[in-house]
Amino acid sequence: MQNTILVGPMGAGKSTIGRLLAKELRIPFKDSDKEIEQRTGASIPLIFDVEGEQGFREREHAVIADLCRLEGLVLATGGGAVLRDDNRRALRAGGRVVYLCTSVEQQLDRTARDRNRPLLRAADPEAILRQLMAVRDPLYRSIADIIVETDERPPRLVVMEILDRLQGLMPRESRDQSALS
Ligand SMILES: Nc1ncnc2c1ncn2[C@@H]1O[C@H](COP(=O)(O)OP(=O)(O)OP(=O)(O)O)[C@@H](O)[C@H]1O
Ligand SMILES: O=C(O)C1=C[C@@H](O)[C@@H](O)[C@H](O)C1
Ligand SMILES: [Mg+2]
Repeated sequence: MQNTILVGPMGAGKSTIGRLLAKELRIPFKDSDKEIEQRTGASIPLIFDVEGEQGFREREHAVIADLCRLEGLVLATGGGAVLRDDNRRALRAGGRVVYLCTSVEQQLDRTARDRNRPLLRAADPEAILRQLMAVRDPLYRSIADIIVETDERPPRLVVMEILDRLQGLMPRESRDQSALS
């Protein structure tokens, strides 16, 4: 069975929706951020403090490569996992990719209470989220099989839409063919 891989920015709900989706499909759930923390034995903020973003991205790359080789799971990725092109290739080859599309306003709301996102420790998290979105939105789109809107929609509804849309999805080769003809 193919993996279902969730991509999108911080606060899109990848971890929340991934867990619910896996439960619904009765398959295992993996979260690349959690896997990095488990392998390292340290929290993400501590990894950023000690090794910088570069060190974190190396660890993230190793985890993404390994998880994408598994089968039959729902995989939630970190918001910046799409930055490296080798990661994008691994994610695309690793399963069907769902982009959880979310406005910066909702991201701000959903991340406000949390202290575990080092990139948002800056004075102006809104400006940071906008900058990240400008760079990353095209990258999320470039690997997505489906794009699902999450603004003002409860997680359960998002899960139902993902299930519906994945069910109706043609295999990639057929989609590529029909785009050409
Ligand atoms: N559709 C939604 N509607 C309302 N709240 C949501 C929705 N999806 C997620 N949330 C809430 O937003 C917060 C962030 O969600 P979550 O941690 O799943 O995001 P994420 O995409 O995994 O972020 P990150 O990239 O930082 O890991 C959580 O408190 C979650 O309960
Ligand atoms: O958007 C990002 O670059 C990040 C998102 C989180 O999921 C974590 O992977 C980490 O905080 C970095
Ligand atoms: Mg997450």
